[in-house]
Amino acid sequence: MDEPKVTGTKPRTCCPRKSLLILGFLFASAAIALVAMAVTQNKPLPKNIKYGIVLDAGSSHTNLYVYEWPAEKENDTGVVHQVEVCTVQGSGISGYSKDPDEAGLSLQNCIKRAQEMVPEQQHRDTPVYLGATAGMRLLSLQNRSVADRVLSAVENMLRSSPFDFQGARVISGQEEGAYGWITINYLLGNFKQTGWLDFLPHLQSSSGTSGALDLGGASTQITFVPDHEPIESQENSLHFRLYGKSYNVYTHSFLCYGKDQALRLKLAGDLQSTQNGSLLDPCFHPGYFRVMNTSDLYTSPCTANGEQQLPFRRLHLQGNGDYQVCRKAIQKIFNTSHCPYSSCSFNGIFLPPLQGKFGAFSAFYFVMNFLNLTTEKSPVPLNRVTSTVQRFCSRPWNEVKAEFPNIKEKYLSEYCFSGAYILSLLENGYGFTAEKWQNIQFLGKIGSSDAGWTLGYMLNLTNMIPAEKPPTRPLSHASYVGLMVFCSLVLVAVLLLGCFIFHKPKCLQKGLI
Ligand SMILES: Nc1ncnc2c1ncn2[C@@H]1O[C@H](COP(=O)(O)OP(=O)(O)O)[C@@H](O)[C@H]1O
Ligand SMILES: [Ca+2]
Repeated sequence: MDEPKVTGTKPRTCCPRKSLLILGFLFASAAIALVAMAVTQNKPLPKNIKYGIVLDAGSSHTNLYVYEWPAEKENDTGVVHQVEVCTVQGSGISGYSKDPDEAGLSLQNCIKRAQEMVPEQQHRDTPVYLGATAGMRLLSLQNRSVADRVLSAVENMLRSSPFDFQGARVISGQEEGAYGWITINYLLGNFKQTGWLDFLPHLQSSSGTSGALDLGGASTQITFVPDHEPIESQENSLHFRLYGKSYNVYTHSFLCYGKDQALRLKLAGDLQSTQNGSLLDPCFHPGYFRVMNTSDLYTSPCTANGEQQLPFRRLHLQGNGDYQVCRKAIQKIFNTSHCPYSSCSFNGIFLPPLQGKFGAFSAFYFVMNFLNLTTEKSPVPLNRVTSTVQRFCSRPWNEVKAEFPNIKEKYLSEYCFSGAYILSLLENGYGFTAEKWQNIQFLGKIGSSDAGWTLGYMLNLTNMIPAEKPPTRPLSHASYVGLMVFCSLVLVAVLLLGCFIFHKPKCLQKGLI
């Protein structure tokens, strides 16, 4: 018998296995190509950096700041940062009234430093600005022509530098307050309105900004956005439109209430009650002794009104480190007897209710930092700050001097007065209660940039802060490409999986493998 023939086709060789391999290979190659393309395309381009220079001609000294930012991101918020600060040796420019040309020469070293920081081919395109603050405001009040001569000396020096000179002027107290407020909010990223909060504005605090407290040697500024309160005096009211949002800002600059002039005001007041020129001063350490010419005390327009024929020419000051008495003596320089508004700070100056968080910088920070009151994460409570200052004031001068041999004697001897003055100004002057005190953060730097008015000044003069929010795409280019690659991969994977499930090659079917 014939054996039954095996009919039908030969069992299929596993050809889909080959196709699968090819498909797999193509898939892997495509995936690698996609990722490689995305990475290559998004590699950061060589940076096109721009620079700007601002000189802060303060009452006590001048600082030169160099800022840099990526050219293509000029209008973004938070992109400009400080790369250098150079402290000019000697006094502030207002201290050169006897020899104005020297004021210009004093800047030379720091200009050289800036030349090293900025690449030579960019010197011509780098703007340089000089803003003078309260020291020059006082000198202008005292002698306008001398102040003009000092300003033209620094102007000539800056014009002869290789940079693009954009002006040297005395800025107003209002500007100083406003630019300090812009600086810290720019650096803290408070003008940034990205993310979901854009669509849920009721979840943001009313202004989303921090107030600014600046303490200099000759003036002090307070600036913040009050909560829906009308700003009752025009000279304290500013309006800004930044990145598409409007801000009604309160600001005031107290000329003569920087810590150096405030000390003069206090001493000039104390002198009225001395007969022989010796003064027991509670704001200096026990054992501290200083001799001053009374005429020096009255050279400033802050104290000129009190000038009188005194029967002595020298003041012999002796410390006794009594914090409570010191606070009482300081209190006398704040006049709280009249207020033509619904509420005032002092000297009849309008102050709306304090609102939100505050960043306190410049001498507010230097003094608090010296007293070790800025190192903790959360603000140190007011009662602890008070007891720290009290304890520090009561320490004998020779003990303090021995503990801090490297700190300039002028600073060291005045930290007791300065600590007490800061507490008087914030607590009694502005009305920071123990509860509100917790909203103050003492700031030296934010990131790499010093907190102060200079950055805000430059951002404003270079038009780097747009009034309206620049139109932006929802995703950055890199995120867009990444997401596109990811979605393409998911789509391909789903397609392959679909093919695989619905057209399962026979060789993979059960029993054929
Ligand atoms: N390390 C420091 N410790 C204490 N005080 C300092 C320190 N550095 C600067 N200061 C003080 O900070 C103040 C800065 O004021 P400044 O900017 O020169 O004046 P203004 O802003 O009033 O024109 C001055 O009183 C200066 O003595
Ligand atoms: Ca200053």
